[in-house]
Amino acid sequence: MNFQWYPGHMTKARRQMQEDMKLIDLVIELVDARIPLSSRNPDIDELGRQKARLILMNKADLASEKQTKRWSDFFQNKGYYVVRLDARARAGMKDVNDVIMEACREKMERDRKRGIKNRPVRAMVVGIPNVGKSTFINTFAGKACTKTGNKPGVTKGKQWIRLNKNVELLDTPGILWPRFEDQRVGLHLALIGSMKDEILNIDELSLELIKILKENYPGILEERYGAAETAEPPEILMQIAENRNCVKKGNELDYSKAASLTLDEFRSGRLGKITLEFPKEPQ
Ligand SMILES: Nc1nc2c(ncn2[C@@H]2O[C@H](COP(=O)(O)OP(=O)(O)OP(=O)(O)O)[C@@H](O)[C@H]2O)c(=O)[nH]1
Repeated sequence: MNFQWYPGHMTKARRQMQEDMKLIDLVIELVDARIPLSSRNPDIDELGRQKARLILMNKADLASEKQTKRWSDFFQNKGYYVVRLDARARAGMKDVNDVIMEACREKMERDRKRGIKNRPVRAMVVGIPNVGKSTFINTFAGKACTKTGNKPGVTKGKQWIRLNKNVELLDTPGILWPRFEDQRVGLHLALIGSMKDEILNIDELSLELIKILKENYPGILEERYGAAETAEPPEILMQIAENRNCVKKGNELDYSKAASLTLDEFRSGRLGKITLEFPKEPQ
């Protein structure tokens, strides 16, 4: 039997977003620049049709610059406005503002022709849990008007935040759920740390990471861990355990420790700027 597990709170959140969509002109969708496809839910295309669309490639500080550029082109070719971003820094916010104004110009022009003056453009932030929605709203609005945290689901309350005389932002972001049913999506979300590690097999996860690194980022495992990249992932993990002195009592190699270390270093960016997904066009 093939059925979809879709708990009540997700259905409720989706319905809420459907309602909120009626109030807005522009959808600001955050994706994780390291996994631009897995961190999206295609439902948003249905929910946000006929709205101006902006994709913020967030956590770009952790992603490969080359791949972020390729993804930006990919999304732009599909008709989205795109800005790369580190939501914690104020630096990229001017670009966001400029693009919001550009995305809304058409609507303001339409209003003007109809004799409606100075009606602010209304926008809403959407994205999957932990993608940086609250951080973005806080930084962009310039004050702590929504709670942020690194646990999914901390965002509560609802009101409009006036960003400037032209733009208002709904303070409550819309939450979409990723497509768990796709295994690759689950894997990539787990790799970036968007799932509880307790329910994951860390050793397996690190082997998947090593495989992606070996195939797409030649030199990185050798440089950081002194591992021979011609080896298979389990052998590489063993070399990491050896070279990083991951041992248990009795001097036995501790693979789980090496696995956690590798994942931590990837997630924190210490391993470098790494994107896990690539657009289909040639590199
Ligand atoms: N490196 C990096 N970390 C970020 C960035 N934006 C947000 N974060 C971190 O990501 C974590 C999640 O950010 P939140 O703003 O709470 O994410 P959210 O989408 O509101 O999460 P929910 O409330 O679960 O829906 C926090 O630890 C942030 O500090 C970014 O651009 N770069």
